This record gives sequence, C-alpha cells and structure tokens, in this order.
Amino acid sequence: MIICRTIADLKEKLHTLRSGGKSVGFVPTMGYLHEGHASLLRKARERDDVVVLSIFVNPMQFGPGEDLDRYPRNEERDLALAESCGCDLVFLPVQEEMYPSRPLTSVKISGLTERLCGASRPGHFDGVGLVVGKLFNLVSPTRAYFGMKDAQQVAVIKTMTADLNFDVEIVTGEIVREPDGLALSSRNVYLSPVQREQAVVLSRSLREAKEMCMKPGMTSGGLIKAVREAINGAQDAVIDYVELLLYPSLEPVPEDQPLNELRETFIVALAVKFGTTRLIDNALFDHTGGESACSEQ
Ligand SMILES: Nc1ncnc2c1ncn2[C@@H]1O[C@H](COP(=O)(O)OP(=O)(O)OP(=O)(O)O)[C@@H](O)[C@H]1O
Ligand SMILES: CC(C)(CO)[C@@H](O)C(=O)[O-]
Ligand code: BAL
Repeated sequence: MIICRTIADLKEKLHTLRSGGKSVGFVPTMGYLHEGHASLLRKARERDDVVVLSIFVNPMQFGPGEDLDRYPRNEERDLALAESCGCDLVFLPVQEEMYPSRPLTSVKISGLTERLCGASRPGHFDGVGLVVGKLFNLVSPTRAYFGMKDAQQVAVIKTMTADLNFDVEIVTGEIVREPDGLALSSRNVYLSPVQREQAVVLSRSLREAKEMCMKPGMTSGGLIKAVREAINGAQDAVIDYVELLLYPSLEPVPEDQPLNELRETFIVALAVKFGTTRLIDNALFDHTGGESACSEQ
C-alpha cells in the first residue's frame, strides 16, 4: 500500500496506478477508522480497480468551540485497517499541504444545508464542500464512497457533484452499527461508560419510529414527539435536533401529515449530545413502512 503525504506525490503515484484506464474508487475520511469506513473501502475494492483512501481532519468544517483539537487520531492502526481492506493508496496530507494559505474560495451548497447539521454547525457544509471539491480534483475518482450515517452530507455532495459537473459517481454505504445498534463513529470514543450505555437510545428510538410510522393516524408531528420522548428517557441525553424531512430534498413535511399517506421517501434524523459529545443517526423510510432501499445503494 502506497502512502502519500504530498499532493505532488499523490499525483505521480496515481498517474501510474490508473494507467491503462483503470477505475479509481475513493473513500474520503477524517481517520480513526472503524468498520463503517472499512465497509466503504471494501465496497470500493469490489467495484474499482484502484482504491484510494484519504485521511484528513479538515479544519474548515469545524466551528469555533468544536472538537478539532481533540479529534481522535491513530495513524498506525488506520494504515493497518486500510491495508487489510485492500486499499492501494492512502493520502495523508498535513494541513499546510491542503491549505497553504487561507482559501479565498468558498463552496456554498444552499437550501440543503439550512437544516439539521447545517443549522447546528454553521459553516460546516461549506468546509465539507470545499475539501471534498479539492479532493475530487486531486484524485479524479471514478466513484466516491460516502456513508449514510451522514445522510445530509450525501445529499449535499450529490448536489455539489451535479452542480459543478464533477465526473464522479457517488456511491453510498449503509450505516454500520455496534451489536446493540449504536452507529459506529470515531466520536464514540469520547463517551464515558455510562454515556455509551445510554447512547443506544438513538438507534432504539429510530427502530421504534419504524414500528410506529405506519400506524393509522400517525402524523409527522406525532412521530417526532414520540422519538423525542424516547430520547429524553435517557438521563444524560440532550437533543440537538429531531427532524422528519423528505429525502434527499430535505424539504419539510407538515406536522399534520399522516405518514401512511406520504408517497415520498422521508428521513428521521437525530443529533443528540452526551456531555460534549454530539452523536448523529438517521433512518430512511418509504411509503411501505419499510426502511427505504435508498439507504443501501
Ligand atoms: N457507522 C458508519 N457506517 C457507514 N459509514 C460511516 C459510518 N461512520 C462514518 N461513516 C462514513 O465514513 C466517511 C468518513 O466519515 P468520518 O471520518 O467523519 O467518520 P465518522 O465516524 O463519521 O466520524 P465522526 O465521529 O466525526 O462522525 C463518511 O462518508 C461517513 O459517512
Ligand atoms: C467527507 C469528509 C471526509 C470531508 O472532510 C468528512 O466530512 C467525513 O468524514 O464525513
Ligand atoms: N462525518 C462528518 C464529519 C464531521 O463531523 O465533521
């Protein structure tokens, strides 16, 4: 497995690896890899000739007071996991390589970024758009792989890719979970044992939502209320948001909308804080009441 720390080296090595018209599958991450990342790498390995991983904790997507400085890192473990997934090249730039000076260009994806994490983390998706745009230009992947844990990010990146004519196919991977249902996240490492136990409430509330959503008379507002009540049952949970929106447009659904009459795919998305740790999770639903096939493309 090739490790590149500079853009010049990345370009040179990629030029050789992709020669003869090979397809390149690209998995962008912030490192501290887990099975969620591994599942994306394996998916890329199945479909593409060359698999490229990037590990870069992108300062531009962190707001003031967020966890940029303490974001977990373990390069040695990450490289071992990447290699075990059949990754061909890891791009590991330092901050100065990606941002030699403060960029004057911004990538603003409007509409889709006004709710959910875009509302709680102002400027977050501008930073994601900027770095993903830069990485797409540097790697020129045939396909890029993103996890549905960050469902809003998927909607944003798909829109940016179409709007800016990046010649990249966006492939999504389903949410990988711990045996008790907690979505894997690099940030889970911040949780105390008590918080970790309580954090199962995110996925549990979504499972309960799945059972409730097709009950006659269940409305969008009723489902949100039930999910909020379930989360508030965990002593240390502080809700950032619980929202039910159409997916992928992220348009609002009227509170009195009976869900069994809704013919479009919708998402129930959560962000919940335990102390200073903010966790997200979501589930997609279609009108049959099942979890939407969209989550497992
Ligand atoms: N549990 C998961 N299942 C599937 N994909 C995931 C999972 N967790 C992260 N990913 C995906 O991995 C990619 C890189 O994400 P990132 O490095 O931010 O990991 P993370 O665990 O989400 O970190 P964080 O704790 O910052 O949320 C993204 O496309 C993200 O959606
Ligand atoms: C896509 C990404 C690697 C951009 O920094 C990040 O937002 C993430 O890890 O999901
Ligand atoms: N997976 C999203 C990256 C972030 O939280 O900044």
